[in-house]
Amino acid sequence: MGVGKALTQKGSERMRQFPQGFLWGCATASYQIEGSPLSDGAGPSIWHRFSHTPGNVLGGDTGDVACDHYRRWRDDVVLMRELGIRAYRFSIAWPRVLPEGRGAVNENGLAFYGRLVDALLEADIIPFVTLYHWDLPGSLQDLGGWANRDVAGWFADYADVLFGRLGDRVHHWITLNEPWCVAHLGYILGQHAPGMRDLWAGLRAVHNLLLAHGRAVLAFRQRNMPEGRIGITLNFRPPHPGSQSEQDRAAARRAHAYHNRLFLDPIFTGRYPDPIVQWFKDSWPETLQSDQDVIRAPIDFLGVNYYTRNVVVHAPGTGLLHTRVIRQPGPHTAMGWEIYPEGLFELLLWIHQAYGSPVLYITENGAAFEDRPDPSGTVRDTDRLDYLRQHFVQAHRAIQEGVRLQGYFVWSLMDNFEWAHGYSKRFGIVYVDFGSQKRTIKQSGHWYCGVIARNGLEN
Ligand SMILES: CO[C@H](O)c1c[n+]2c([nH]1)[C@H](O)[C@@H](O)[C@H](O)[C@H]2CO
Repeated sequence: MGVGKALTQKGSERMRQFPQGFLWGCATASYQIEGSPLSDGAGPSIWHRFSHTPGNVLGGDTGDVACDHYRRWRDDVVLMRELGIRAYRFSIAWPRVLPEGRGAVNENGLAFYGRLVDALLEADIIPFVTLYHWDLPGSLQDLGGWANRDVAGWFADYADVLFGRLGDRVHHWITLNEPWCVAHLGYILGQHAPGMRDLWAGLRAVHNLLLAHGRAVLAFRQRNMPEGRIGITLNFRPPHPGSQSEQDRAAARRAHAYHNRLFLDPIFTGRYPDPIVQWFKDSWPETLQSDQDVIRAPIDFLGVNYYTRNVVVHAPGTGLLHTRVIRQPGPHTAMGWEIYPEGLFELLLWIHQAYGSPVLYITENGAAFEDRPDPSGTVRDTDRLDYLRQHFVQAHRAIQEGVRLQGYFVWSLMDNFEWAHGYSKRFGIVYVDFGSQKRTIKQSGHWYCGVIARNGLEN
């Protein structure tokens, strides 16, 4: 599509028009919004255990209540309809469906998600289901969790239960959310559940996560659901060298290979990035060629999570990769992440050009800011509105360059449990008063509603 067609002149405004049928949505995750983690037969997840272990989460916060979505889901679907979103990305809690992670199905858990899907379809909202957004059943972690190669079969069996029970109504499936975070934060750094600090386990988790993804894709194909589409969501942080010195450029290449290519390359090329295999040397797991064939089972789309970039310098002996991130001047979010919208365009173009022009969805993009209602109860989060507008402009640029971007999910629908930060960081376009559970659409949410209605951006 030529630029001319996308920048339509409408009255005095210049519009950045998105393609017809572009899926504007919002995203959430089970442990972050649902609450009631053990209700109706659900088993404990590793995040239930991790958040209940003192010292792991700021302020001792847990997901015991969160946004109480497990009980308020009907009202939350009404809220989504008020926002006018066309699609909703949410995750299913594995321990609600299989309390032990494998074996007996908990019909109450399945029924909750079936009711939610039916309500979304009734509201003309397309469900995008993430099969795994970090809440592994605790009983599987007792067997080694993602560091145990058997997890690939356990995950594929869990996924197949859902394909069978919801596949008639859910046609967009995401196997894993950010396997990089699962392995790096959960098994190597210990900042996330299960809180391990074990490079050997973490690198095996990398491989087993990919194997689990591939096994689930193959199980999905076996189901032969022609309307169905399946993909994976990966997180990306485009790294820029802090200087043009060869050392800093090499540091940026290492960060790029570890942060952005570690999962992308095996899925799209069947090979791990050589710099990473060499960097980790004998800590790197033995991998079978037959594994690579499973891992690279073709997917229908790639989910891209983008928030910011990293400016990286060589730092001997520092961290896993002997690199350090240099804070940049200019605006940052409440997470301390630089606001760098151009990075989204750079990222989308790189994936498009380097990995065969896959269908893409931005499955997460958003920002945390210190939101609070004014005396009238209005939440004027102009900084978030501006963050989103700037990033939508970059997404539009990418589409103009031919990137097959087909949807955009803002993180997040509502303020929620931000992992080790607890409830201290608000990403929602809807404000949640966690005391009363009152939801208030923020200024950014009202603005987003207009973007969706116009399917475009006014200048
Ligand atoms: C570190 O940036 C990652 O791409 C990333 C950011 N985020 C995520 N991944 C997770 O998928 C969400 O559950 C978080 O709530 C969200 C906000 O922190």
